[in-house]
Amino acid sequence: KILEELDRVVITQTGTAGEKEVIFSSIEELNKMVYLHGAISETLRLYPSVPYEPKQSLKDDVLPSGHIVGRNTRVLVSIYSMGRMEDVWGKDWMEFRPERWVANKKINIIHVPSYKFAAFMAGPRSCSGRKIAYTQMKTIISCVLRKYKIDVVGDHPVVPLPSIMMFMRHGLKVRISSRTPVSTIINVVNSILPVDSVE
Ligand code: HEM
Repeated sequence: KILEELDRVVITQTGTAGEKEVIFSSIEELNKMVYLHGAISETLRLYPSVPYEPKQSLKDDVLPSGHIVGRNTRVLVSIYSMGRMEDVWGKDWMEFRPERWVANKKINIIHVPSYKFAAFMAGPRSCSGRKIAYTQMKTIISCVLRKYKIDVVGDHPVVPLPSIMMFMRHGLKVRISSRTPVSTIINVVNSILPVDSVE
């Protein structure tokens, strides 16, 4: 679906070996990548890069829930758990569904308040690099996915490693293959090099 969206929205250049290369000419093109935006947000909902975050009260306070927080008390906000609560995301919270972020016939991104989607935290000290982060992620994912197919190795255990940053306990084993058919590459190389020098 990301590749379909790329083909619809972004100029793609075909290289000498028949490989497709993405060329972004403006930020508006990136903004039109709403399904990709949904896929990134959905990933960050289930696997937030910052899984929990401590906050400390300067003075006595009462949370909206009625809980009393004394002065200098540390409250640990579990961003990871918030992304997985049925009360917050509904019965299908376990499903990876980029569509939950997209509205109006695949045109608009649904605005989700940061107090619900807390991967970048909320309030005046929330992440000031949020927009840059989306721009970088969208650009890199588009360029990589357009050129390469990435398959997670079947039996590889993908387990989060609890830490202030979200890591994978065993890394992520993947198989990477070119989207350009090998025969096309060989034909191009053949036309450049003498045939007997090509394996
Ligand atoms: C997926 C990528 C990113 C995630 C999930 C993320 C998440 C966060 C979180 C959770 C905080 C803590 C906010 C708080 O304590 O309330 C934060 C702070 C911050 N982030 Fe990011 N961030 C990302 C990328 C970036 C990038 C690319 C930049 C810079 C270009 C950036 C710059 C900052 C800065 C400057 C702060 C401190 C803001 C402040 O204390 O006022 N972040 N980020």
